[in-house]
Amino acid sequence: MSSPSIQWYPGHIAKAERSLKEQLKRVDVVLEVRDARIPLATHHPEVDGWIGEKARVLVLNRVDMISPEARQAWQTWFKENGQAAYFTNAKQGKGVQNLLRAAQDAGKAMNDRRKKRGMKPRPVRAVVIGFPNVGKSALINRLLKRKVVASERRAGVTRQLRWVRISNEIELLDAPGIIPLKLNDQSAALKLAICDDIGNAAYDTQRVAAAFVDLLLGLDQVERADGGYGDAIAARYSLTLVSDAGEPYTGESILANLSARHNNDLERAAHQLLNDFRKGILGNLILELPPMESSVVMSSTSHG
Ligand SMILES: Nc1nc2c(ncn2[C@@H]2O[C@H](COP(=O)(O)OP(=O)(O)OP(=O)(O)O)[C@@H](O)[C@H]2O)c(=O)[nH]1
Repeated sequence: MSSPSIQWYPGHIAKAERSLKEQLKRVDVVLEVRDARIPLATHHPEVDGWIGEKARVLVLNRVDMISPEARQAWQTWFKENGQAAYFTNAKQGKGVQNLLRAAQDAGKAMNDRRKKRGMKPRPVRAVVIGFPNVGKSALINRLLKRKVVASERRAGVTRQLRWVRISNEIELLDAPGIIPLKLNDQSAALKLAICDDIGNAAYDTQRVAAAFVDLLLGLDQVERADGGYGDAIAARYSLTLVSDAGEPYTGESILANLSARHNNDLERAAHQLLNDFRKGILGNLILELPPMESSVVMSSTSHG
């Protein structure tokens, strides 16, 4: 089976891009939210240019869906690349206070500049950006729940954009922009589809599910020492990963084997696989490893 083709819709993308750029002009700090299972695929290549010199706080959300070892490996990798990564579980509100502090600290430079010019300090303005479904709204709700104070409409700001004051130090733009999906990288698009972080897109679910299994089996080969990610699939569905003749099965054949439980309905089997992964039922499986020579072994069974 060839790699699945993932398609998304330019009209929708162009609109989201315009709105995002407009929002960025008004903020001091950008909270860039990525999916901890795919921290690289959920980084849009153009976003660095758009953010420019503005302060950025990198958030890796869904930390509950990756193992502590994976978290550590990514934290180290980002640190080595000069970036602090804040891990959050927006669903349960974990890591959110650290994030708030980081956003406030990142905006401090703005008030230092104002002070030098003899201007009064003002609250830091932040915006949350990220791919669809990475947890932006959940994060914003968590930030707001801490201290929901009055919200106001600012003069000169487009009507739909609403500033919400979280504390005396920070205001949040209550209009999270969706990072456009202008991606030429089909392997990143595949991971986005598997994680359901791709929004309004069209793809063949069966091919994506088969490619998902292949991806896991491939990760096993490079990284695993104690069992493997494929084991999570084998254990969950009581399947074997090799044929009676000792040949390793591919994602396609594993999907076909699974479909035998569903009257050979491949589509149903594909949905089950993807949904189980997306709900975390298969365990803490990441789809991307830090791009470096690494001896870190990621656990597929421990829950972080
Ligand atoms: N397990 C887990 N689920 C999360 C986390 N954050 C968000 N979710 C869930 O993921 C789903 C999507 O979260 P949203 O906050 O709506 O994501 P979003 O980025 O605002 O999505 P769009 O509005 O489509 O751009 C919801 O079902 C959330 O409950 C997290 O840290 N862990």
